[in-house]
Amino acid sequence: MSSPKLTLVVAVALIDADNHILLAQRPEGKQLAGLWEFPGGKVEPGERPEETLIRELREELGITVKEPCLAPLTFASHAYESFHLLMPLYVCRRWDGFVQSLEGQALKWVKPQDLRSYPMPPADEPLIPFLVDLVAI
Ligand SMILES: Nc1nc2c([nH]c(=O)n2[C@H]2C[C@H](O)[C@@H](COP(=O)(O)OP(=O)(O)OP(=O)(O)O)O2)c(=O)[nH]1
Repeated sequence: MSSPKLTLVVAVALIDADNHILLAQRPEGKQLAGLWEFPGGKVEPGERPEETLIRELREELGITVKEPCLAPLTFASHAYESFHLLMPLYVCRRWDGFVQSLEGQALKWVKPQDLRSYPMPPADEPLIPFLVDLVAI
């Protein structure tokens, strides 16, 4: 039996001074369109996961993040039909620049306890309690 391809995606919960977390809406025409996700993307060959995140945050949101400001929180491991997603989730509270949507995605700053009101990819749902706990501490 062949197992589905393992895909490494990195994502980050950006947390602002009010403890709100940034969600981005997946664009129409893509897999999981319309769902709200954490910024990030696929780790390209030759990249370290942290490099991927720093690149994606610059491309998607126009912000500059330094590697020590990325703290690992937890990970998602989820079997989609055509691939298996392994997705480390980092937390970041410090960046340079202003968050803006450079790739046309809708963005929302959301209180952790409100995350469940935003439909997310199935891989993301188990991550929510980690963020609620983190911000409650
Ligand atoms: N960035 C991000 N991706 C997520 C999350 N949850 C989740 O299941 N994914 C999935 C959706 C995609 O299949 C994959 C992310 O890769 P991507 O952002 O490069 O995906 P894409 O569909 O836009 O890319 P592409 O294949 O068109 O290049 O991981 C999440 O919270 N953030």
